[in-house]
Order: sequence, then structure tokens, then C-alpha cells
Amino acid sequence: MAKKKGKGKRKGKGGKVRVDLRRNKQTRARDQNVTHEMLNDEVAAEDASSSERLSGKGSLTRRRTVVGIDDTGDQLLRSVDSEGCLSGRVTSFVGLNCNVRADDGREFECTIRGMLRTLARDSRNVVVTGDRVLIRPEGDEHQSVIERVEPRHGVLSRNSQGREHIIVSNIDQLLIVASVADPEFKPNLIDRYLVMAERHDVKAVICINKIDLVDDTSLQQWAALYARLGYPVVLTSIADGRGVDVLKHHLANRQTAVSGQSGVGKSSILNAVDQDLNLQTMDVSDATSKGQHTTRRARLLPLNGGGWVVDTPGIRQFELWDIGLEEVDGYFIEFRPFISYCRFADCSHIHESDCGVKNALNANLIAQCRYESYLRIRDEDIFVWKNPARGQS
Ligand SMILES: Nc1nc2c(ncn2[C@@H]2O[C@H](COP(=O)(O)OP(=O)(O)OP(=O)(O)O)[C@@H](O)[C@H]2O)c(=O)[nH]1
Ligand SMILES: [Zn+2]
Repeated sequence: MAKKKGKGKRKGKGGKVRVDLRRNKQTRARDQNVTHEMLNDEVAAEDASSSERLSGKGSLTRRRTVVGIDDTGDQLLRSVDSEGCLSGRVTSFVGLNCNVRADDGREFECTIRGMLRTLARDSRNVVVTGDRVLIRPEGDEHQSVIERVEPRHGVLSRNSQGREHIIVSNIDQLLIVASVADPEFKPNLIDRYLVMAERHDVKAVICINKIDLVDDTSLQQWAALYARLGYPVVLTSIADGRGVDVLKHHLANRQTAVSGQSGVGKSSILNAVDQDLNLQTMDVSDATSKGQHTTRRARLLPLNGGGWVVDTPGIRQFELWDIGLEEVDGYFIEFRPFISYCRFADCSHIHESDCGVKNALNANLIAQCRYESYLRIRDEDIFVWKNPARGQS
């Protein structure tokens, strides 16, 4: 099989590789004021650093052999003398630096070894929140340098101007929080988050909160519907403590991204799972003003029972919605076996004849409310403003 030739680097089979390097000084050529401004605008920081990487072939001035190549993906794994290094996890970003919590619990503020930026295919994703990293403490006991980023899994990313922007890595699952009332229960919203989880290939756990506000029977049918699809469902009440232990069990030793609309009780739930988190909660009536103080960047919070949670507005507000209209059906997992029975390969499962999905719906093999969610999601404005090219087609 012919080997693919990358522009700046070539991958070998676990052996040595020659990479093109840019002159060090070129990475510093950026105006200091720009850097200062960027600290106040994280998104701009990402865009500016990425345009730096697009400086063209003329900037490739040196070549170097790097050993220890990750054979499986895009990431080049630097070979590092691990003596004196600690492994840990990136918990958040502070401007261009990041906070790392070492496995022994110590916290470090880290810079990123220039070589890592040089090796990266896309400099905006050199190091991201959630990454497992190898750090080398330097000078001050809380300062350190990231030497290596371990291979990632469970990446949640969004598309920014046609390029992938990773929001958080190494996510094991998405916790979808809904409330039975106040705000009202919205199965369609759960379905949208499920589509997002399927799109990013992460497991989903559904938490239906505030069960103290309604009688049990109306809830059971919803819990049963999602459980039948294979999604774990946990019913909780922070008011009387029901379900909290079950939820703890689901979160223990996993890295979980939390989603759900404002006011459903995400912060209250996390506080109940781990009181040390001490997250601010707010009356639903105040919720609208709360969003103004949030940051776009993800922040990883350690749980005292082991594991991590990440609560970011980007995940809640569907910034990860990089989905084409024609893909939506495949993210409704119970549709999948029936899609191949559709007469037309591009069947929308709406008006076509001989549609496997509609036949399954008529035979009660697909729930009516899920099919309605599918129709609503296809109808969403989100396809127009997140995906203009696809929205028009
Ligand atoms: N009755 C009842 N109220 C709850 C429960 N869980 C949370 N609440 C209340 O719901 C309100 C919103 O809770 P939060 O935890 O701030 O909700 P959130 O989802 O984190 O909201 P945002 O931070 O705006 O996204 C608070 O007044 C909580 O006290 C519950 O199980 N039962
Ligand atoms: Zn069809």
C-alpha cells in the first residue's frame, strides 16, 4: 500500500521519523500586545496561534529525527526521558498555559514544550483540557513543562471555520441531565444530546432529576423507553437524596462531560455527588443572567470518589453540533437496523415510499416520540446556522 505523504512530517511504523521544524524565533515573532489581548479572549488565542502555523512552506527550515511514534492515529508521541517526570491530567487553561493535576494530587501551572507545538498537525489542539500528559517540574515547585501528550480517546470537538477545535479529550461518557419539572421535561432535548453523544462516539447516561416534583408513574415510561434503547437512566432528587448513590456509581472513576439545559440541577447534582465541589447553584428564575459569567473553555473537576466531571457551556449549548442532515438518522440508534431496508439510499424517512424506518415505526418497533424528535431535529434551525453549506443542500 502506498504511504501517505504529509506536508511537514511523515509517519513511520513505530520507528524513526523525519519532521520539518520551524525556526524557534518565528514562534515568538507575534506582537506582545497581541499575546496580552489574547489572554482575555481565549477563542481569539486559538485562532491566532493557528494562523501562526499556517505560515507556509518557507517557514520550514530544519529537520529532526524523532523517535517513538504513535502508530495508531495522528498524534506523534514524543520520546521523552521520563526520569523526573510526573504524569497527570490537564484540568484547565489559563491564557496560553494550563493547569495540570499530577496523579499524586499536586497542582502545577504548565507551559507547553515548544517541540510539541512544532510536531502538532494543528497547533490549536496541541494540548487540550482532559489530556493525559507527562510533565517535568521546573524551578518553582508549582511550575512545570508539558513534555508529552498521551494518545487521546473520547474527544469532544467542534468545527470552527472548517477546522476541528477539541473542547475536551478522554471523555468516557456524556451525562445528560433533564428535570421532570421546573423547567418542564423535554424528551426532544434528551434526544438531541443523545445524537451529540452518538456523533462523538461517547457513552451516554441519562439523569432525570427533581423526581420529588411529580408522581413516579409518569416517569417510568420515559425511563423505560431510554433503558430499552440501552442508555442507563438514573432518577434523582436532590431534595430527598433519591438516586444520588446510583449516580455516584455511574460517575466513579470515569471522565464525564455534563450536559443539560439551565436550571435542571446539574450543579446541585454534582454537589450531592461530591460536597467538596461546592458549585454555585441558582434559582431557576435567576438562571438567565448566569450564563454571562461563564467561560467557553472546559474545566475538569476531580471527584473525591475517583473520576472527573467537566461542565462546559460549549457542550450544553450544542457547539459540538457538527452534524449533517443526512447523518441524523444514524445517530438514532434504534433506526440503524431498519435504514438498510429503505428503498432509496438517501431516504429521509419522511415522505418516501418503501421506507424501512417508517415501516418499523408502524410496527411499533420505533417509538413515536423518538421519530417525532428525529423530525424536529431535522427541522432545527441549528442546521442552518451551524452548518450553512449543509443546511442549503
Ligand atoms: N425540587 C427540586 N429542586 C431541585 C433539585 N435539584 C436542583 N433543584 C433546584 O433547581 C435550581 C437549579 O439548580 P442548579 O443546580 O443551579 O441547576 P443547573 O442545571 O446547574 O443550572 P445552570 O448552572 O444554570 O446550568 C436550584 O434552585 C436547585 O435548588 C431537585 O432534585 N428537586
Ligand atoms: Zn427511509
